[in-house]
Amino acid sequence: MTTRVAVFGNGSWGTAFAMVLADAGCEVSLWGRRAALADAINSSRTNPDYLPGVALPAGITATADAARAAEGADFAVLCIPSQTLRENLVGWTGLLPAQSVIVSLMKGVELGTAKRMSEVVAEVAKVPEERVAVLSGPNLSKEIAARHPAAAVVACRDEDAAVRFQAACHTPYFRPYTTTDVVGVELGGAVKNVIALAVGIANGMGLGDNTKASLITRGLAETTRLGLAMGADPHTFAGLAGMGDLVATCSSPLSRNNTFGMNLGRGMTLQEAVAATKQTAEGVKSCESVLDLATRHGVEMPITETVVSIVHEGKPPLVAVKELMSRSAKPER
Ligand SMILES: NC(=O)c1ccc[n+]([C@@H]2O[C@H](COP(=O)([O-])OP(=O)(O)OC[C@H]3O[C@@H](n4cnc5c(N)ncnc54)[C@H](O)[C@@H]3O)[C@@H](O)[C@H]2O)c1
Ligand SMILES: O=P(O)(O)OC[C@H](O)CO
Repeated sequence: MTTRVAVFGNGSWGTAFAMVLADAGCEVSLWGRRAALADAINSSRTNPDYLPGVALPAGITATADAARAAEGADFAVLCIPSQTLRENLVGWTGLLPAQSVIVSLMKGVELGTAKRMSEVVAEVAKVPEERVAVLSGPNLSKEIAARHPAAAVVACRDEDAAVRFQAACHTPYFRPYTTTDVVGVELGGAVKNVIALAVGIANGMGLGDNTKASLITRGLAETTRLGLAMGADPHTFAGLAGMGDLVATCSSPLSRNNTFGMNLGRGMTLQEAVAATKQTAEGVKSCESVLDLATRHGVEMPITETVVSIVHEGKPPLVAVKELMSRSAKPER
């Protein structure tokens, strides 16, 4: 029987991932809030706003009707900005079939509650954690839409559910692995956006590859520290959702977080950088909720703290870098 998937969010990643699912043989319903864009997708067989020029496979049908998208879905894939999940999900939960697995593609932490996306899903949709999965990894949407080979991780407390979703999105160019470490996979995805902002800022300031490598390495150290405090498996951070995504995002000009940081490092104000960004740069908001999470768990995250001070407190990058470098000397851990 054909697997039916509802993808909620027709932005760049929702659309590129819908292509993966359709290429893997699924019947995909792609929801977006604007009827005009859904119509344009169906008539032009492209997504002119988010993936212009990319031909969409026949297995994708766009709609602005959430009930229609959810009908008979084996999987509901969520791909909207993290801070808008709660308000949207309230309207969708009654529409989803009782046994469908809900999969988050989002890489953020909720402001105010410091909850991971899968926690928000379980709470709002009132489903057990075994029915909530997460997919993450080095997956820049434009490269996936070009069908360049890439890998990812599907995390779910219920290993069978992870394996079923793995099969639903496995193609010759997209290789998903499975794990039960939901916490580690979600933290890897959310914190790498914050570190990508830091690397972007450094690049924008004209700093070099040593700085970039130091930020990536120490960024991974602080992500792992938080993960350990939250019960994650430390091996996850050496994997696709940890090191893999960190390297891709911190190296690529396609990354919105990296580019946002670069604009700040070149001297733009927060307002100017926001105005220059067309799509979602999750780290801009999630740096604060990640720091909140770290504080709640008594974990030190100096790079994240520095990013918050530059992005939200207006600290000049040069001053922030000096402060970061003048912290007391310590062993490498
Ligand atoms: N783009 C990527 O390469 C990529 C890869 C992996 C994960 N992600 C993650 O996927 C998530 C979505 O990112 P994206 O790249 O698709 O973003 P995007 O900016 O390209 O698209 C966002 C989508 O959400 C919709 N949206 C915005 N505000 C909304 C609201 N209030 N209610 C409902 N819909 C709303 C937009 O209309 C659009 O369809 C983020 O958490 C991001 O970190 C992105
Ligand atoms: O464009 P970014 O910075 O949101 O990064 C996109 C993906 O998360 C890379 O895996």
